[in-house]
Amino acid sequence: MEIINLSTQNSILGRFVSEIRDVNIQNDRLRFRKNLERIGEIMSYEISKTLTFAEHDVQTPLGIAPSFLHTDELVIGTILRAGLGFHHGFLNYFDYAENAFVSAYRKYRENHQSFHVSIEYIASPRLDNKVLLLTDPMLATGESMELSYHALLTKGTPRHIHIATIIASQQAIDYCKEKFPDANTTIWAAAIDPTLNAESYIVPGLGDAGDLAYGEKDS
Ligand SMILES: O=P(O)(O)OC[C@H]1O[C@H](OP(=O)(O)OP(=O)(O)O)[C@H](O)[C@@H]1O
Ligand SMILES: O=c1cc[nH]c(=O)[nH]1
Ligand SMILES: [Mg+2]
Repeated sequence: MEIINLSTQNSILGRFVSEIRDVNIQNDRLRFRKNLERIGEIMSYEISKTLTFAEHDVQTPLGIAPSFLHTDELVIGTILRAGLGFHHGFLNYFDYAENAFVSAYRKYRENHQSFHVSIEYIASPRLDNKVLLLTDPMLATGESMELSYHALLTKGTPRHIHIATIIASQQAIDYCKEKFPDANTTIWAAAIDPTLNAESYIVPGLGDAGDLAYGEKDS
């Protein structure tokens, strides 16, 4: 399985990631959501370089221009709710893609130290032989991603899976390596952070992405 950590190269991506982490900036929800979207756009561009392309000549007013267009059928799959802005960024670039949504969230027990991931809703097209971009800004334990993937597999088997995340923990990367098919999975992360705290939040991470984007929810 290929793991691509985009933070190993300096680019404008670093500014957007820094803003969503920064306690002095991240509480501006409009900017936070916009930054998730901008990061989705940059990742789309990076992922697009791995797709299959075919030549397609275009008639301009003055002649024929050879162009190369990707031929893969794409499905952008997103885990509610923190994934919504990120999803929009992917859809801005892959505007012909189909879309899938899974509601997976960490349901905490009384002590707030342990949780189980609850999946209650899935809306997806058929996935057979398509390229699935499975997007979620946070990959902490990796459990939401794994369960969402298994829920999506009821809709068919994709040819390739790109797991796209903004901040992953090293633990989640190791977990996904174990749980996802090795040969046809690629993980893209804008940053890989070293640890999780007792409540399984990524450290240093950014806090709760869903709450920062949409406000706190009643538990
Ligand atoms: O890797 P994991 O340990 O499963 O954690 C990651 C999940 O946590 C966040 O969602 P959350 O459950 O907070 O739901 P929300 O989007 O409604 O805030 C995030 O968007 C991931 O889906
Ligand atoms: O650090 C984390 C872990 C899970 N979900 C988040 O939003 N942040
Ligand atoms: Mg959350």
